[in-house]
Amino acid sequence: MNSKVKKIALLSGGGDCPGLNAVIRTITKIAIEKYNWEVIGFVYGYRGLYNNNYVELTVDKVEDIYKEGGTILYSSNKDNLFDYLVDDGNGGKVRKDVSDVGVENLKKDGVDVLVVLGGDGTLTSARDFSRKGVNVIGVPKTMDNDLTSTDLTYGFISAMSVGTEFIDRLQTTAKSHHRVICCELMGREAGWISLYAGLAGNAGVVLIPEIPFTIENIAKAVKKRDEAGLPYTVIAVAEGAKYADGTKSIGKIVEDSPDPIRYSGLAAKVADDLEKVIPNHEVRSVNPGHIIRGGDIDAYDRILSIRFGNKACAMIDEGLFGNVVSLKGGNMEYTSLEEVIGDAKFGKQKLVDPNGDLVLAAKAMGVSFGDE
Ligand SMILES: Nc1ncnc2c1ncn2[C@@H]1O[C@H](COP(=O)(O)OP(=O)(O)OP(=O)(O)O)[C@@H](O)[C@H]1O
Ligand SMILES: O=P(O)(O)OC[C@H]1O[C@](O)(CO)[C@@H](O)[C@@H]1O
Ligand SMILES: [Mg+2]
Repeated sequence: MNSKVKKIALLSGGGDCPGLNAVIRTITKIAIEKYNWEVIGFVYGYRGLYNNNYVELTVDKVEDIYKEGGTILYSSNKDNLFDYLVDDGNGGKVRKDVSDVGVENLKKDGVDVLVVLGGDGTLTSARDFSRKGVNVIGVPKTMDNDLTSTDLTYGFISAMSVGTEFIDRLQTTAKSHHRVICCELMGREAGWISLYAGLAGNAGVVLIPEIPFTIENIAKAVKKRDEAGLPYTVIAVAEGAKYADGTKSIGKIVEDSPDPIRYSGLAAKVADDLEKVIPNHEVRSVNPGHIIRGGDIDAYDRILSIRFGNKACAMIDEGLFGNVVSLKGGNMEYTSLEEVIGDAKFGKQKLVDPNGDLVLAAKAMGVSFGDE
């Protein structure tokens, strides 16, 4: 053991996903049992850091959360301490950089290292705290799998598995009624969940943000399946996919979120538009929404959570601050926050390559992406 670290603090930010609790558990257990570090957790993400609202983490508190989805530290996808809504003193609100309050709270609490569990948004703030001199370690989470520099994020496999089950279940009912059923899956600007769940569940059409589509091309794919003796089609629709003319389906604008767009409703729109051009089929849609990120942690994500948490502890011990744990080619490594996030206001995103092997394999097997 190398470090002079005595106390570490964890926080989770962004949308919850299965795996957060298992990482919190791994880090807490290893920190206490191997390194003898004290562990606290700020609650509700960066808001907890601002309000100095934290809980002590002990082995007995985390022992049973190895498979529990969500996060016992709670989470927020709104609070950016570098651009925070505070009272203006006249009954209104004003945006202010209050990050110094977070830095002061860490000093006051005697925290040597801040471990941040989050996606591109949460890690953007982590980069900025690192630039202010805070010892930060990032542990990349997101069911969207859209983070650069790591092959996988925990949460993705669990969400993708639930998405696959949805598509599987839709297959039997679509087949029985010769229907076309569009199933919307989360993922923001990235198509990973829809691509993987769609292909794992044998969807005939997969619509992802990286490959714009037309209704005419989808209709062509449905007709081709009809002619091949498959008069039913399940369509995996990524919430952030777009028509070739750029049309997207925005469900909600969350004004006080740094990334305010929430996609929703695309599967319903595609179903409506498609039914007009294929009157021989009833076209339906479902949107499981947050269901795919709720529930238990998949077995593989439990293992990833042990590997990510263990690597985070080793990095703390070695003083490798300003870095994010990364899984690369099967090995646990690390990448600098500056590289993972880049210099942008919003972090870089890892998107599906429209010419990548999986898309090309799917096309070779007759799956349509609505682009041809
Ligand atoms: N550009 C940014 N600069 C600083 N902080 C940010 C930025 N974008 C988001 N954040 C902060 O990061 C946290 C979560 O952001 P976001 O909603 O982007 O989730 P995420 O961490 O990317 O996870 P996921 O995408 O899986 O939900 C919030 O506290 C938010 O205020
Ligand atoms: O929890 P909210 O605010 O509805 O955010 C939903 C978004 O969060 C994610 O679940 C994770 O980033 C996205 O796939 C989805 O678009
Ligand atoms: Mg994100």
